[in-house]
Amino acid sequence: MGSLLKTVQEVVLEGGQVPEYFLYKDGHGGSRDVPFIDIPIVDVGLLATSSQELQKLNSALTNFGCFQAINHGMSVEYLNQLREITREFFQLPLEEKKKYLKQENDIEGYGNDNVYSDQQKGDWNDRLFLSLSIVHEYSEKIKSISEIILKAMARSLNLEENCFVEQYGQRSKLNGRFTLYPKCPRPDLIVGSKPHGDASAITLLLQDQSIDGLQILKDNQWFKAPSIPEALLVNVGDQAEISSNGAFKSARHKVLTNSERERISLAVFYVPEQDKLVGPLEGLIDESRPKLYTTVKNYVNTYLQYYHQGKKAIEETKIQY
Ligand SMILES: O=C(O)CCC(=O)C(=O)O
Ligand SMILES: [Fe+2]
Repeated sequence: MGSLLKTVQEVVLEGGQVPEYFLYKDGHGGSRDVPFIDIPIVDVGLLATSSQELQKLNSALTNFGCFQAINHGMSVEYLNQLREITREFFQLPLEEKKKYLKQENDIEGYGNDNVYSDQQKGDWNDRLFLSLSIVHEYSEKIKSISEIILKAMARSLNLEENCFVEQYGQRSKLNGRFTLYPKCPRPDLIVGSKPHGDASAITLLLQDQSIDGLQILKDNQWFKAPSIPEALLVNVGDQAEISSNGAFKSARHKVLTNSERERISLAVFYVPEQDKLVGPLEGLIDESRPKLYTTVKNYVNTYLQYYHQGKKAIEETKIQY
């Protein structure tokens, strides 16, 4: 396995032709000309007490695989600071950023994707992928919000509230991914992020407050995901789809590029503890609904290889009857 793609910021600085590996065939960059979708808004502060809010959560995760989380205890000013930190990192001189350059086959650090095959297309973004210990306060808050959400998810399925958190383990991890999508010369041919579902259990995404780009697949159609400045977009990842025995759907999503403006995002992935077995929860398996997924371990590792081939790792875990 292979080398590392040049950062998009370097490609832009050097000017000239965009390297071939970013370019898809005509129209593949995706269409901006799709409608917005009203992703349900869930009040996190009400999840512990309101059965109506719990029902809203359940319905969002069942039908959309995602929801916009509001009233999570973080002010919009605070979220804007995080957006600013993200932007500032990418504005550092290249030499400075290269001190944090990710090593081949590593996932932490500054840089573009690993190359797994010479057919692989590059995504038009640079990422800083690191443990959130650096943004300590944010990680603490996200951890408690994630737990509130995971407990509510369990209760919304009439399960004991700790089912998900216990399956994922005490030492489950939060990984932060700071992404810059630089202005792109050919949005019609170049993709910001390939279509994918996340490998996490759940993901809490802070979107750029002023520019859209994220699209969500629903009923086989792409829709723009609105960016609400004070909201976190929470989506089901593959592992919560597996634990919920398919009750909740891992949201397929992608990011388009833009020729006018750059865009940033900060995704936090809630990832089960290493070596923990993740499989459909007992309470969700019965005669009418058999076990639909195999039990997985360290799912993120296998996932990455599928992702870069444009394949869905979750399909491999499905049990055929
Ligand atoms: O930039 C975004 O809005 C989405 C990023 C994303 O899907 C990811 O990092 O997995
Ligand atoms: Fe994602």
